Amino acid sequence: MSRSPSLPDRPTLDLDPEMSPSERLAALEEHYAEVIRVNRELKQQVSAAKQRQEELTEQVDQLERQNDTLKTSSLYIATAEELLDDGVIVKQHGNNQEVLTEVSPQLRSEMEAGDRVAINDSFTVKTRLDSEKDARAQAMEVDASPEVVYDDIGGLEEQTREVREAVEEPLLNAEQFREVGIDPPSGVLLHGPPGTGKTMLAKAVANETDATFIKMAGSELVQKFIGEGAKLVRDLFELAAEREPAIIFIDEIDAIAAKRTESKTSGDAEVQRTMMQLLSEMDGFEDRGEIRIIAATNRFDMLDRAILRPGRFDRLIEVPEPGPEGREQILEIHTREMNLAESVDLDDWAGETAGFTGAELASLTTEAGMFAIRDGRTAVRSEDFEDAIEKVEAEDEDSVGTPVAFN
Ligand SMILES: Nc1ncnc2c1ncn2[C@@H]1O[C@H](COP(=O)(O)OP(=O)(O)OP(=O)(O)O)[C@@H](O)[C@H]1O
Repeated sequence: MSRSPSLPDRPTLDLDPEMSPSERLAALEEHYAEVIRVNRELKQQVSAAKQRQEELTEQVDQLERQNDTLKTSSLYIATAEELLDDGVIVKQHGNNQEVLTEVSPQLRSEMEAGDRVAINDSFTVKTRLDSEKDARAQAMEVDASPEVVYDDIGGLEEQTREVREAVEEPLLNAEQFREVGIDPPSGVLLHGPPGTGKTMLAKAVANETDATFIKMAGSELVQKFIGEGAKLVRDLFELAAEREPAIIFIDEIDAIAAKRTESKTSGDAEVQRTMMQLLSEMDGFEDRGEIRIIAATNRFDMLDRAILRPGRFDRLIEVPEPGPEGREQILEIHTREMNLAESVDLDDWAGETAGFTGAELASLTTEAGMFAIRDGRTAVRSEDFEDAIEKVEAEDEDSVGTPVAFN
């Protein structure tokens, strides 16, 4: 910073009483001239200071403008497609423009191909979006190899057969479908009460076909990712294409595909856009290769019929509450690893649990085990099942429609 110039000394006038009048006059004239000079000098200093002040004000304004632009300038979302020695190839979302761009060495060392990144107007990668910021990662559950197998599902033989035929066969024997000359169903809709095994069925198919399981919940699209629904649906199909073979599982599809008259939200333009995007993805689906779609709903009656048209979800499979035999099978499955006392007759308990869903039966077996543990035993007895039934029924009354599930 430059130092401010020092002020000139104040002129002083010393008049000697001994001075003659002409000497006094000369002294006064000299003093007057000095005052004028100092005054001029001060004026110059004031005007230099003013000029300096104007320059500084201009600089401050400029910095403020730059700061505002930096703060408000938007970044665009892109995917880093390839990391090269001299930069990164990114593909901007929306317009799909691909560019080779710069990235700082620090950022580059943290990046992998496939990452979502934020780029500025000049395509420079500014930041890598971690999964917390990434709605796509939050909205989708991706499981490269789900562990559920058909043997884990009780009482749904007919439904399992149908799902295998509609989803598994076209994935495993695509050639056969081509030779016969028919299009496999593009989407399968599972409908039935909550907790009856719809998600399990979808996971088991993915397991059996070595497909990636990608789940998205319709309700989350409209409640949690407001404004992003249509884009996330597009992302969902894009991700499936990247990961094929893949099973797309859309749970609670009624949240995005409800009849206008019956849903409070379906009139909402955003929900409509999300559904239109889903329909258009499904319509343009045939050439997409090894991707199958399974959707699930507890509210079949609410669905907009548009999604049930041929070529969309044209295979409807009802997944009902289990009957007595189904309940027994489910109880057997969930007690496979349990230490049951001789006295426990699962056939009896299947009879006692009319109206229980698979999820409630799973919960029942866990609760029975908990009662044994509380009692300091390692074997689960009949009375533990009795106590557990009471507990699960009480919970069911407390939270109608949301049974407790232990996965
Ligand atoms: N048929 C079944 N056989 C064995 N276990 C079952 C069955 N149905 C449900 N379960 C148990 O209940 C849990 C929840 O089931 P699942 O998520 O498949 O139900 P869902 O029909 O998809 O329910 P929702 O509509 O609430 O999503 C499973 O993880 C499993 O433990």
